[in-house]
Amino acid sequence: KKYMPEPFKIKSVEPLRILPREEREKVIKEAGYNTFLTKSRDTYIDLLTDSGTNAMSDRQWAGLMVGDEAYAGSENFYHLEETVRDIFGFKYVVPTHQGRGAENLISRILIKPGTYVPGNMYFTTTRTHQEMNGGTFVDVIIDEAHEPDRADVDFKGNVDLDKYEALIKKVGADKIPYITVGVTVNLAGGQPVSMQNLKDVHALSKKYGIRVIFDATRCVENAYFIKTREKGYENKTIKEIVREMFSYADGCTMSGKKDGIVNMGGFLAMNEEELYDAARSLVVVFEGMPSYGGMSGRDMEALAIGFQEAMDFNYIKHRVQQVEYLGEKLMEKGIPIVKPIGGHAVFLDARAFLPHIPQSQYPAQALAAAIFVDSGVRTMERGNVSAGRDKDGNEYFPKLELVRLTIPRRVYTYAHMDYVAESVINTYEHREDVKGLKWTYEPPVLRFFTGRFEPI
Ligand SMILES: CC1=C(O)/C(=C\N=C(/Cc2ccccc2)C(=O)O)C(COP(=O)(O)O)=CN1
Repeated sequence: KKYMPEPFKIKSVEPLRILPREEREKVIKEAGYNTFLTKSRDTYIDLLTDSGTNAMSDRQWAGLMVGDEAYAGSENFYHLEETVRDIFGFKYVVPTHQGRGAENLISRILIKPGTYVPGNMYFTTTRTHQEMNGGTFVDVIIDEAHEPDRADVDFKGNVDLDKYEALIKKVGADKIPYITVGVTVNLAGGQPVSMQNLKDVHALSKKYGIRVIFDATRCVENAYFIKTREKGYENKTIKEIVREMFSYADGCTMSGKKDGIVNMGGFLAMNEEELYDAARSLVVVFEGMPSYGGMSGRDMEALAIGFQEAMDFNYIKHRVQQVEYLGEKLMEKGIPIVKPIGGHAVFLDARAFLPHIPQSQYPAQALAAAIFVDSGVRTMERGNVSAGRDKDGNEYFPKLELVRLTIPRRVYTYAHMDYVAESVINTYEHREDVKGLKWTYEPPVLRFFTGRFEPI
């Protein structure tokens, strides 16, 4: 199988070092077996996240030089605004410092206590903002999304229209301020939503007068999967597909730190004027003027350029195929991963990888720590620890107990992927040596960021 060679050449490098194994063992112990608490300097290949860790292009770096740092009406804001209008088609844009900034605004504006927000699987920060404003998140993703090994399902991110309509009938459309549709669905394994499903969700939502808000964080990857997997889109450009996708939404929250290919930035975009007015006044409280929203002028410029570059088919083909390359190397060795392989990461099925560790002893957390010790490759737990506890303090014990190998955009080469694969395979061959974990410190909120563990 041919994999797209890197459509870029390297102009500057950040030298990396590989600690000796005994050093790595010390590092993970001091970090309480939590990769979030390890240091970048102790990490060889950093697959913790693709958020904000992407490599900007020379044009983006040049864009920093034309940062218009005016407090009001920055030139770069107008460049970002016209770029969002051109690519996504929304009338209004409110910049925010990152995705959470946009989630905070829209949750505070639209979610009232006692309302329900359906969505295709939860995301940690999105659900937290919904719950903090008195809303209840309701998962309406198709059942298959919760099964790790479903290579036969091309669009695992799809909304189950029956689940969605059943919720509407149960609680009433007036109790649903909007449905949030993640394109792609991060915690299902970077799984896309089909154009047909976006169309159907929009139609059903309009039938009941419910807004559709996309979580647009990895929307370019979603467009790539529509182009390569959905009938009728093979000859459309990425830009045409993105534009059509967003024609089925009333607005979106965007973390620019992923498909926007920048290190910091985001926005809230919408078509409704009154939503825009509410966002413009609230943004002043949390992010700053509506024309900079927690971003410097130079960052808005880099974000505008980043989205323009993301529309290039060779860029996104390489990006997704590099993830596929790593996933297929692991599949060849029978290592259990989420299938189909997602757009931004390979997700290890830690439950199948470590069947001797019960979910109450956090197998995904233990596996991420074991891989770090084996190779200095840093990954992220996306399982029982990340799912946290419900209002009654019970753990969710999600069906998906995963370790995410998240590939930053334009940062690593295929040779790095070979090294990562070798480490995962080696850890798999010695998997019975991996021990379960117990808390030594469990934080009350978003416990995965700062929680600490020790082996049982
Ligand atoms: C689908 C989706 C995301 O993936 C996302 C951020 N992802 C992140 C960053 C992250 C956030 C929270 C816990 C662990 C890691 C990722 O590592 O995957 C945000 C928030 O955006 P933000 O980070 O810019 O505030 C909104 N939606």
